[in-house]
Amino acid sequence: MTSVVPIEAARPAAQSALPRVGVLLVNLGTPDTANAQGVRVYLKEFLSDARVIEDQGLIWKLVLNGIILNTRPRAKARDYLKIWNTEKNESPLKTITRSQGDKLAAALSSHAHVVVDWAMRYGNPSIKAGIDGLIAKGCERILTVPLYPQYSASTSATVCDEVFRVLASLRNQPTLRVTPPYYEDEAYIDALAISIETHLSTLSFAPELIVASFHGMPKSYVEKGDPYQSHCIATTAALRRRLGMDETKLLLTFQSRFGFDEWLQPYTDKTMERLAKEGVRRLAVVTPGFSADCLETLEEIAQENAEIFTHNGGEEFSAIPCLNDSDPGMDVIRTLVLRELQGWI
Ligand SMILES: C=CC1=C(C)c2cc3[nH]c(cc4nc(cc5[nH]c(cc1n2)c(C)c5CCC(=O)O)C(CCC(=O)O)=C4C)c(C)c3C=C
Ligand SMILES: [Fe+2]
Ligand SMILES: [Fe+2]
Repeated sequence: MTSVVPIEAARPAAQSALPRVGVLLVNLGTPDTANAQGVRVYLKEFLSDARVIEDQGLIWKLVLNGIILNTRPRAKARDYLKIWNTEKNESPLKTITRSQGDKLAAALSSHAHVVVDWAMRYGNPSIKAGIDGLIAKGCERILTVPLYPQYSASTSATVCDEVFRVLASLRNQPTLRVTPPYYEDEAYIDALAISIETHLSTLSFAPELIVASFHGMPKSYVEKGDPYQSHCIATTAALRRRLGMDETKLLLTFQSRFGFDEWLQPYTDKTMERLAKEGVRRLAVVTPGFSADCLETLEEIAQENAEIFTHNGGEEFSAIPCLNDSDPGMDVIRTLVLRELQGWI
């Protein structure tokens, strides 16, 4: 007679009560090295994604391979070098995302069957390595956490695409959950407000106004139905309410324009120039759409846009750090993850 081993008995003792759960934090990605070759590899993967550049036709392929990948990597490598974490020899985005993973793991340590890891959508550590690692540790369930407060197809959806691609090759798939966008979640708005107030209290000047600068995207993507712009507007409106500021004191702008198409407006760089020319002398910029400081905040905002502002007559400029692995920042990630793990822990 064949003996049937109960499923519970097949699992290691410590897991017997609940199936093991993996939590995978995912951010955008970044080059492995701050040189032209590293940036080229990264940009090729990134800009070949049809969620990022939707028209991947022959003209784009010629432009990408013939022009962009021959010119941009050298220029961007210089920018990456300005912000590079030389101690760890990696970009700040990687250092901060790892720390967010470590701190989340510590916060969830009372749940012995939960394993936390982190990954990058482009570059390393890859989503495939993250999922393979969690499965190897016995995770039967995986919660994917795209670290984007505002949803966009070019960020959140492409994380899911990649997760599904990895799962597509598996016979025995883990059960999957994905955290939703959290653009007006109370924990997130509270954390932003606390981090802004804390930072302002350290400054030797009082900003006349604050600019909330979000990563931009082509206007056509929004016209085709991407909710990203409306999520940025909702975040800014909630933050205004929380801070008691109106739209003249907390402005909304979009940065990081790429290519020749029209992107979401108002543009951050043009706004810096306009405000300085109109007589604003003291300014702070917050970047609520980035959950970790990266090239777009540390170089583009804190250096390039600071320079645009002062060059046009501004006097004091301060870039407010992203939520990163700060206590308020970790409160947001922990709240989000615990909410979505309900029933699994
Ligand atoms: C059409 C191109 C791009 C879209 C759409 C886009 C959306 C988007 N991006 C982020 C977050 C980040 N982007 C970062 C860098 C970056 N973004 C683009 C292009 C688009 N982004 C490029 C080409 C680059 C690389 C740098 C450059 O060559 O200019 C980063 C920083 C990564 C790092 O290494 O530090 C982040 C983060 C969001 C939230 C977003 C949503 C609309
Ligand atoms: Fe981007
Ligand atoms: Fe940029």
